[in-house]
Amino acid sequence: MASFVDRVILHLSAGNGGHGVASVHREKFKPLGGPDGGNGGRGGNIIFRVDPQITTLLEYHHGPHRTAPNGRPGEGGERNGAQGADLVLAVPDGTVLCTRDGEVLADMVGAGTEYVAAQGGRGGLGNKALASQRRKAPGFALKGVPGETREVVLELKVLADVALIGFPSAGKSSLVSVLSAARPKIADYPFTTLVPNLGVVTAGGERFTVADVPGLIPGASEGKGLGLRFLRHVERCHVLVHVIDCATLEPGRDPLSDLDAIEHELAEYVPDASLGGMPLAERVRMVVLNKADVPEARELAEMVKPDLEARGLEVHIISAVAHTGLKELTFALARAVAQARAEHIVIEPARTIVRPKAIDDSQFQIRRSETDEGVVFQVIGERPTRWVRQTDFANDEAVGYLAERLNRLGVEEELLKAGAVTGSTVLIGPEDDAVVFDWQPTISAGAELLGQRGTDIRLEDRHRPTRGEKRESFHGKMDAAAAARAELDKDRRAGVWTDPDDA
Ligand SMILES: Nc1nc2c(ncn2[C@@H]2O[C@H](COP(=O)(O)OP(=O)(O)OP(=O)(O)O)[C@@H](O)[C@H]2O)c(=O)[nH]1
Ligand SMILES: [Mg+2]
Repeated sequence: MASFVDRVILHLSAGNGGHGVASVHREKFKPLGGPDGGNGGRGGNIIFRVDPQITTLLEYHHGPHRTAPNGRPGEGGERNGAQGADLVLAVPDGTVLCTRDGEVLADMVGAGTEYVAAQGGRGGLGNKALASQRRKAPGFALKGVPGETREVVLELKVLADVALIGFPSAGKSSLVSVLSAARPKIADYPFTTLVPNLGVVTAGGERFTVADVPGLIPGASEGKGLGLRFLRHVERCHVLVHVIDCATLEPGRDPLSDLDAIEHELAEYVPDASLGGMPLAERVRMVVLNKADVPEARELAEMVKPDLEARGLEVHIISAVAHTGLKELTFALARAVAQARAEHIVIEPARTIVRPKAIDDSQFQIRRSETDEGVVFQVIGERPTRWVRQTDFANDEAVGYLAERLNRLGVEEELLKAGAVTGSTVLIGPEDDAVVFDWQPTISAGAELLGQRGTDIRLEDRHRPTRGEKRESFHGKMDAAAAARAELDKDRRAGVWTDPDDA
């Protein structure tokens, strides 16, 4: 089967932040110029926006990789790098954005609705911005953070007032083409329609849209034929119209059993609850008996009409080809739409969907796990992860700055509490993209209490600490850590320690 453009997986890469720069002001006869390195610019975000002019996801089908521009690096002379421009991706009204696991990220309804799907990386601070009372001339700058990369699934659910449903080749596309100005592909083979065609109809003072949904077959609700993809489209239509082929020569098919078969599929289909979907079985119904230009078909249609009406269904006998019965049908549809609209709130205002932050991003967690290579401590948190990415590990001063930041957040203290010792393996960041450290506590006041720095590991076996000694050593570490923290807190209160990158 050919390509489907109603569901596309997009690979997004937001722009990387530009690197900050370390530079020293130079001027003749002024040797101590001071730091003047500018900040890097933020990388471009990737934003989805509803554009009513767009009706298909075709463009994304042909170009599933989208990248936003990077921020520019900072320069000397306090020049900040330019930000990467945001990349705005236009999507049709009614597009649902989900993860690969089917979790709905955003339901894009209403022109102008926006969703920031991938955030550009922060630009790194230059040494000018990093200068403080304590560190007057930093010889390093922060690196730009890589932009977010993400996979997003786009699903287009048609937002139409009326959905035409029925077996393949029942004449659904033909009907849309005669009711509206839409010119869908019509052919005498099943599954001609792969993507819904939308037509706008004006009748009885009512203007409404009619969607021609691809053909349904028994088992569709379990994914048979082109199955669920098609039922998905029906989800957002208020009035369902059964288009029944009265001229089919296929054995075992007749208008009543066709209707029952389709109804069965509708009943089996579970609408997406997260979208506030109402069961399909509760929608307004109408029946169109088509192909009445064929004499046998008209005869059959006249015969089954009373049966259908006895079920409480409104029935119209038409011919899409000979254009008979269309006027009555159009006005009946207008009435049904008006009624459905009165019952539902259909107009949803444009809005911006703000992605909720995963966890309290000012905090961090420490996870201790036993692996084949020994005990591993993992530091999980937005800030520690970012800080590590911002660090130029080739620059000792930059590494020292990272240690200070981590220390200030209390990472060292928590690592000690969790049982980490000098040389422990510490991971910072998410599992798939973590930086590994051989931990060296930097708390200077506690260094001698930690005891292990500079000792020969071979000597250690000679004396195994008793439980009491261990406890004492632990308390010692805790005291040292607390003392170091108090020191840092004092600094912070004095304004020495405000992290210049804390936005
Ligand atoms: N005689 C007759 N043929 C019709 C009528 N309406 C549609 N057809 C024919 O039926 C065939 C299928 O029509 P389509 O409109 O493509 O059917 P469909 O329901 O959209 O089919 P799928 O897209 O495959 O689900 C075409 O050959 C049409 O010319 C009608 O009123 N009378
Ligand atoms: Mg069709």
